[in-house]
Amino acid sequence: MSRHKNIRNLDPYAELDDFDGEGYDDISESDERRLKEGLTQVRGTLGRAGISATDKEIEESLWYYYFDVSKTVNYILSLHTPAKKPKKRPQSQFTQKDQKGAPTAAQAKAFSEPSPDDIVMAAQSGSKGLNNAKKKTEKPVEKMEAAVQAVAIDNAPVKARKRIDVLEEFKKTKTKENANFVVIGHVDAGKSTLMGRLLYDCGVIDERTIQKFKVEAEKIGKSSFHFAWVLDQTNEERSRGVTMDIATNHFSTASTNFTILDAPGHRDFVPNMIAGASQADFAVLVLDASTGAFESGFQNNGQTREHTLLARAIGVSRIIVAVNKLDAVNWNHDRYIEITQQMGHFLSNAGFSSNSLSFVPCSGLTGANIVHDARDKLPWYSGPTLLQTLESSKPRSRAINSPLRITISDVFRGGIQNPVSVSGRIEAGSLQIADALLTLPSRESATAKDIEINEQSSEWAVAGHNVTLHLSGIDIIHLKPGDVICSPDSPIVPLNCFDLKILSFETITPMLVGIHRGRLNASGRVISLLESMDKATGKTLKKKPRHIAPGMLARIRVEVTLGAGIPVEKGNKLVLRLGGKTVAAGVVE
Ligand SMILES: Nc1nc2c(ncn2[C@@H]2O[C@H](COP(=O)(O)OP(=O)(O)OP(=O)(O)O)[C@@H](O)[C@H]2O)c(=O)[nH]1
Repeated sequence: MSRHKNIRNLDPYAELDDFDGEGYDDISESDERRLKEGLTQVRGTLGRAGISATDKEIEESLWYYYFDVSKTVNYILSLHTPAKKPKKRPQSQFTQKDQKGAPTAAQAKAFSEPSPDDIVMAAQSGSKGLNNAKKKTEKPVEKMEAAVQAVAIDNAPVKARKRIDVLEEFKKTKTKENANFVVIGHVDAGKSTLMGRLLYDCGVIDERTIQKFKVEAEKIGKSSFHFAWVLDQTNEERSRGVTMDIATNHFSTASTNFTILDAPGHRDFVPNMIAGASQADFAVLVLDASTGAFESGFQNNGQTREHTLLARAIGVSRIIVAVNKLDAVNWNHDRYIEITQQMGHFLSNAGFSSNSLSFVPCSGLTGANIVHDARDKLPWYSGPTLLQTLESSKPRSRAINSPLRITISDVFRGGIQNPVSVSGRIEAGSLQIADALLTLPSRESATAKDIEINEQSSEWAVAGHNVTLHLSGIDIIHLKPGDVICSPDSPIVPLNCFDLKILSFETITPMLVGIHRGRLNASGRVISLLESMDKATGKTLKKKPRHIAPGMLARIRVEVTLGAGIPVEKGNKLVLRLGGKTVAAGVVE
């Protein structure tokens, strides 16, 4: 099911498969629940309009529209109503419609986003729902469509633009640094536990919550996972004990606001790790020091290597290596030395300079050397704690003066006031409330109605900030994770075909590939191998080689095979994958 590539991806080509209607075997419990709830709601609404559709039809549409009941109803109505001249999309916001007497408030509510609250409220006030239902049975289908569309676009007046000189404001502010780091490493290295412990010791999570997680974890036989649960938020992640999507958490020190991007270790979820790493200033690589575990993570099919190489290829140049679970080897100094030597060698071969590497011995489970030092356990270590090391890692310089670029990592409805909201990192440029925006590849216009940084409303934001934007003047249907928001004055021109300078991980021939950039996933094809190059000098070794062997530097041409081009531009870093494996990483030329 294509929509779930972010948490389920595996093979990019399998992702293109349509829903097969054979049950929900490969979707998460929560999605399965949303699908069932959506089915009931859509069926109810269609029933009241006298339309019958198959379950499969409804489920496929719900899936496609991210469980959006209104869009699903709209789509199915369009399938089942006789063809008529397409109507102009209503431009006015819902309240204006109401004044004209078309849809009522009850109708708009009936078609709005089925948030968990809506679902609970609908269940709790069944009789109210029935009353509304009766009213709607009498409405013609056209009016229902209008009602659906009226809530699809938020055209509420946006606050007046304040003409803030954002760059000046930014210079004046003595705000803390913002640093994003991605946590990478082999499955079960203890990434989530380590970060849960960090949040707990920094006071972000209170004792009661940890105790609650402890009791709940014990109930399902996963007692040692309580710290990991701070980050692994879905039921499925908890019951499987595996991180699937990127968990984002924040904590602050006196100098820095940190955002943790906890990437999944399991090889099935590498695209999520790519999405995390592409937003990061630096990486924390977690190694399991216990006997045999470090070695298995480091082997060819372990994620220690793959994650590290990917992070490097995506542009992460600083890495903090947390040599974790030292409690499991009795805080053995020799084991620590053995691991740091092997990793140091590997990391410098992978292109990390020695001054951008730090090694920190620790144990996430016991909390040793995370926020508090552990001289009793680690008498042989006199270096900084993990937190001190994080604080001394400066974020990348910001491209504040460049044109605006925000890669969307999530699209959601921020409630009835904010029906279209997105979150993502500002990669370049700046913006302020009421700025005109352009979304790509849909080429739709929108306006920044509100900006939030770390869940606080803000008049402006600059490159490096992770923002939530509430948009107006755009239908949510035009947005998806991986899309780009830019300024209409200097937009990206989506590309169908581009040259990439790559580092190959597998043999490359003219072949199908999945193209990944952050949350962006597209299917493509390597259409020609332009040249292989010398890794040290960058000089051409061979023009038009027949194949490119693993570990080579090369220039290739890639074509997007589905859809209308992807929003990438010169200098963007992309990853190519095939059959669940990363085959190359490279830079658009
Ligand atoms: N002895 C010991 N066990 C640990 C430590 N940290 C984590 N563990 C255990 O290792 C297992 C995996 O921990 P997680 O934190 O879920 O590992 P992860 O790397 O986040 O796993 P994925 O998200 O699935 O990649 C759990 O049983 C933890 O309790 C540690 O410092 N010492």
